[in-house]
Order: sequence, then C-alpha cells, then structure tokens
Amino acid sequence: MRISFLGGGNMATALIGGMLERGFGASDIQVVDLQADSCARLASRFGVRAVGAVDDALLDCDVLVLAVKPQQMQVALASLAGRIARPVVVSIAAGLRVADLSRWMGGYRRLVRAMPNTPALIGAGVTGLYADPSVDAAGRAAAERVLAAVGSTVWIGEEAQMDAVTAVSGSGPAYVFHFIEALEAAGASLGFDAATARRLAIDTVLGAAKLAADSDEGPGVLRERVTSKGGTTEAALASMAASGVFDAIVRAVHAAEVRGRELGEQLGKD
Ligand SMILES: NC(=O)C1=CN([C@@H]2O[C@H](COP(=O)(O)OP(=O)(O)OC[C@H]3O[C@@H](n4cnc5c(N)ncnc54)[C@H](OP(=O)(O)O)[C@@H]3O)[C@@H](O)[C@H]2O)C=CC1
Ligand SMILES: O=C(O)[C@@H]1CCC=N1
Repeated sequence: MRISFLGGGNMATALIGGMLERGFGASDIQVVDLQADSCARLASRFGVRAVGAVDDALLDCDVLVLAVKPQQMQVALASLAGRIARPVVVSIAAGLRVADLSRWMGGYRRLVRAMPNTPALIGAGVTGLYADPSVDAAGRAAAERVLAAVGSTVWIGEEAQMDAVTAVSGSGPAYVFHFIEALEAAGASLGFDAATARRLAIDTVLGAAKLAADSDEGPGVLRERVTSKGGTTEAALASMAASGVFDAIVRAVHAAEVRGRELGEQLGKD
C-alpha cells in the first residue's frame, strides 16, 4: 500500500514514525511540504521521499493523508482538484467537514475523516474515523489500516461527533502533558531537583494509565483505592474539589469541541 502525506508537520511526523515502526516501508511513503527544512528532516530521519510541490508520483497512491492546518486546507486542495481518481483521501484536520473538503477538491468524495493523536509516534495513538457514506468497504479498510498501524481505532457513526473526538483524544495528550507539567512543578517546589521531579511525575502518569488500561475496575474505583481515610490523597483531592478541577477539565474539553465546530463553520463558508 502506497501512502502520501500532504503536509509534513507535527502530526504527519508522528504518523510516519509510528507507521515505519509498525512495518510500513519507507519506499511506500511520500510527503509534500512547503518547507524545505521539513522535507530535509523527514527524508533524513525516515528515509521517505519528501518534495516541495505536489507531483504525479505523490498522487499515485492508495491513501492520501491531508495533514495541513485547517486554515491551510482550501489552498492546499486547490492543487489537487481534478488530479486524483484512485486514492482514499483521509483528512486529519480538526473541524473541516467532508462536504467542504469534497467541494474544495472539485467534488471528489472518496473521503474519510480521521482524528489521531501524537502518541501515534510510539504506536500508542487512538484515532476516531468517519467515512463519507459513498466510501466502500475497501476504502474504509485502507484508511483504517494506516491509522491502526499507530494505535487503536474507533469508527464514529455521525460526522458531527468528530469534533468531540478531537476535543477528547485529539487534543487530549496536551491536557495530560499539562498535568505532568504541574505535577513536576509541584515536585520541584517541594525541593526535588528537576530530573527527579520529572521522573516522579512521568512515571506516576505512565503507571496510573497502564493500571487503568489493564484493570477491570473503572478509574473512580482505582482512585478510591489510593485514597486512605484521613490520609494525604484525601487532602489533595479535597483541595482539587475546592478549586473546581474536575469541572474545569470538563469545561476545557467542551471549549475544544466548540472550537472544532467553529473552525468547520468558519472555514467551510469559503
Ligand atoms: N498536532 C496534533 O496533535 C494533531 C493535529 N491534527 C491535525 O493535523 C493537521 C496538521 O497539524 P500539525 O501537524 O500540528 O500542523 P503543522 O503546522 O505542524 O504541519 C502542517 C505542515 O503542512 C505544511 N503546509 C501548509 N500548506 C501546505 C501545502 N499547500 N502543501 C504542502 N504542505 C503544506 C506546513 O507548512 P508551513 O509551516 O509553511 O505552514 C506545515 O509544515 C491539522 O489539520 C490538525 O488539525 C490532528 C490530530 C492531532
Ligand atoms: O489543536 C488542534 O487544533 C489540533 C487538533 C487536535 C490536536 N491538535
């Protein structure tokens, strides 16, 4: 299977790195990016073909991943209109709807929306997928094969819910990294050197996530098992509750979902 990427930034890098780790061949992957330094970086790091402009070789692929920023998509797609007939086109852009992507591609409808996340780089991503109803089973399977190489996949029945996937798991790693930053800063403020504070914070999140993934119990039960009556965790959780941490996180995820919808609505007007 030949896979091409339109845009070679953060997310394309994570996907390509993960795909190569999972047995995809570098000679089957191509990238186009406007930045010469991005092309040089991708070519030297991964051994893939990376070019500065769309050409016929790039478009001769089974799956074409659209990995430019939402604001760059319409202009980027103008260079494809009328030039593709075969590939399943997989857009990973936040917010942008199939109907608008299709219009910008001159009516091409073999389109799948995917929302991966950056842990794809180490094969630990999770991706929500939505296919235009006109995409056949082979097209869906080809799109899923690319994303399944870098983590788990979930098909979403309604396109409108892709903004919720974006808010929960697409942006989600940033929330977790932010929590790690805070835990690390707390450790440093309690007197640990930077390396020790970071090790304690990262290994705690890693271990807790693994335990949650492996356990038959939900995270609420696991939290209660840490929380001894009258103990230290209880003091910390009471402080978090007083600061409204839980509700603040829910509000933050809702803000991300709203922003995804806004992007789709604003950019889809053109
Ligand atoms: N980062 C993340 O965690 C996730 C991102 N996404 C989605 O992935 C997409 C890419 O995000 P991200 O990788 O972070 O963005 P980046 O800005 O890192 O990457 C986009 C790259 O595409 C280049 N580019 C812009 N226009 C064109 C064009 N016409 N032809 C070729 N290359 C072009 C950009 O160049 P230049 O720098 O010059 O603009 C840039 O190098 C977005 O739509 C985002 O919504 C989805 C899931 C997670
Ligand atoms: O912040 C963004 O808009 C993109 C989409 C999900 C993660 N990053």
